[in-house]
Amino acid sequence: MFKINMKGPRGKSVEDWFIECYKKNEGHPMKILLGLYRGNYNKFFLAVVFFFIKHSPVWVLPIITANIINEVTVGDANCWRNMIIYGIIMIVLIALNIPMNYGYTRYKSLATRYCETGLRKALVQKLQQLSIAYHTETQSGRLQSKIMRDVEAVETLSTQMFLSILNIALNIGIALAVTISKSMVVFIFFLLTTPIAALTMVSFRNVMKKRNTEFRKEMEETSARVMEMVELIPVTRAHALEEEEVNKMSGQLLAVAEKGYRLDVIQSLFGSVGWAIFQVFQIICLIFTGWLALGHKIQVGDITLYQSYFTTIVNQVSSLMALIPTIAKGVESVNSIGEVLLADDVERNEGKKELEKVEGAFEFRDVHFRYHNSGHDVLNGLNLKVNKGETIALVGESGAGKSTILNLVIGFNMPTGGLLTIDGEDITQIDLRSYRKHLAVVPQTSILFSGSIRDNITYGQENVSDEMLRQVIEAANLAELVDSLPDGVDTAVGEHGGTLSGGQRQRISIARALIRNPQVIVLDEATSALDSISEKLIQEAISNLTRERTTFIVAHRLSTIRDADKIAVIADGRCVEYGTFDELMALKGEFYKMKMIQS
Ligand SMILES: Nc1ncnc2c1ncn2[C@@H]1O[C@H](COP(=O)(O)OP(=O)(O)OP(=O)(O)O)[C@@H](O)[C@H]1O
Repeated sequence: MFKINMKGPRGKSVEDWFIECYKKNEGHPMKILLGLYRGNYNKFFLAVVFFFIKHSPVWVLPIITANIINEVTVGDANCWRNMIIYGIIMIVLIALNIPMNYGYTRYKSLATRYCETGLRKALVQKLQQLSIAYHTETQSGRLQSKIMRDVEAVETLSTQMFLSILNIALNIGIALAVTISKSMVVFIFFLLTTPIAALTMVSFRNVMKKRNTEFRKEMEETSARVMEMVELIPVTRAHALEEEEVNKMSGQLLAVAEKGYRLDVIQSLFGSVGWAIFQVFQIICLIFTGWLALGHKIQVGDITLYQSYFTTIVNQVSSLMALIPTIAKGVESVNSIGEVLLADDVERNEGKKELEKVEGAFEFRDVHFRYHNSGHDVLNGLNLKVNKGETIALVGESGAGKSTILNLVIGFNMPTGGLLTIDGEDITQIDLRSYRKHLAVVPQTSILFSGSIRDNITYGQENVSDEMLRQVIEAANLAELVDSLPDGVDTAVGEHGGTLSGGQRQRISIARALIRNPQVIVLDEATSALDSISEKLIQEAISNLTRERTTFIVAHRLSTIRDADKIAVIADGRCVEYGTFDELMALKGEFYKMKMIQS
């Protein structure tokens, strides 16, 4: 039965414990690995015990076979009785294999799944804490690979470290111990020939590994190309380039086939050569032990015993060597996960002032901001005052710094100079989570997830009544759409809201903001042109949303901000003009010029 305890040691949550373990053992992957399993060593111990019993027929059978042959050849009087006892012993051991295998798998899996889940939980928690700047700079594909592939590699490493190596050591140890107890000469023979046999086999495996890697890389390239091809299908179709795409893919598929063929040939060649070499060593062992038996230095039956143990030892030594790349990969993955768990770019809210209520008055006083990877300030002494409940539209050329201002208002970035206050409080001194409870963001590109319209609108809000939801749907001009759908508000929107139009997605984003009943709204207007009906529906939804709430809106179409209380023209990271629509038009300055160009 699956019952996994996901608590870390010392009463900590597993996520916190894992992050602490990484910090404490930074730079020592093996110590980190040991730390992650703290509290679970007993499971590995039990797994090893079960494994030992499960595997016992492998080393008991050669002893029994040798004994039977010895007794038969010598003509022992108790031969029959002993054979029955040996048979019973073997049957018991074989029968034990099934429960022992269950026990082994159970304890091994409970331990490794604990570590695997704990690492993924720790990564997920950390990703939620890391700053937006971190996420902007880090490719999401890399993070996904850390959560899925690297954690899997750590799981494999754990199994290899804690179980395979123990098992190998145990097998070799038993084979050598039995050999030493029976014949010192054969033991010395093993010591001299095993490394040569194992190394010869490993060197063949290495050549094969190279071909394998070439094939794998070609497969990865193919899968990347297939992904790209599928994503490009609408563009390809629109430009009638289907044939070219098919030809391009055919070339790639042929390259895979060629690499695959070369791998097959090499694999079979080296497989047979490796096998032949191994057999030669076995024959050497057989002749050597046969010669010893002829000289009565060992018994006849012992020949089969040594033969089996020699095979076991050579196989185990070469498995041990084959583990090296897996271990190296696992260690690399422990480090790769550490890059995220040890990252320090997190938002710190602890001990800062919590805001119970937000009125929505903002002031930028000589605010400067510079991205850490940039050589110059993007905001250069911005001064701006926004009163409670006002709508302020930010306009300006592309790259002027409008989105940067919105990110400061959300608290994604902090000023690098000057002061930004919310209701008179310095933004750097407040608990941003408490502030953001009163904030809603409508981004330029609506971000929907695969779920129903209801799920997307009520995201993160509990106990939303149907009545409340209906009001919001109406205010966001979604009622007609929702009523026309077979499942109404419970209709699934597909991945990223793929079954909806751009305008419909935007209105769902607006409804999501409305349902939070926020005091502050940050709205980055979509740049894509919409037809006039869609535009009107959105404008109405926006004015329902922004009524009596402090709103920062980045407007790309100047016609849409006629009703804004104030307009700030941003240029070179400063506010260069400020006033109402009519005031700025009368001024005949930057805003007037922009308006003239757009009209
Ligand atoms: N993460 C970043 N790292 C470094 N520089 C950045 C980053 N984000 C934006 N910038 C730079 O900051 C400047 C202002 O960008 P911002 O996105 O605020 O402009 P914007 O006025 O919103 O432009 P647009 O209207 O095109 O969206 C630009 O020069 C941009 O290249």
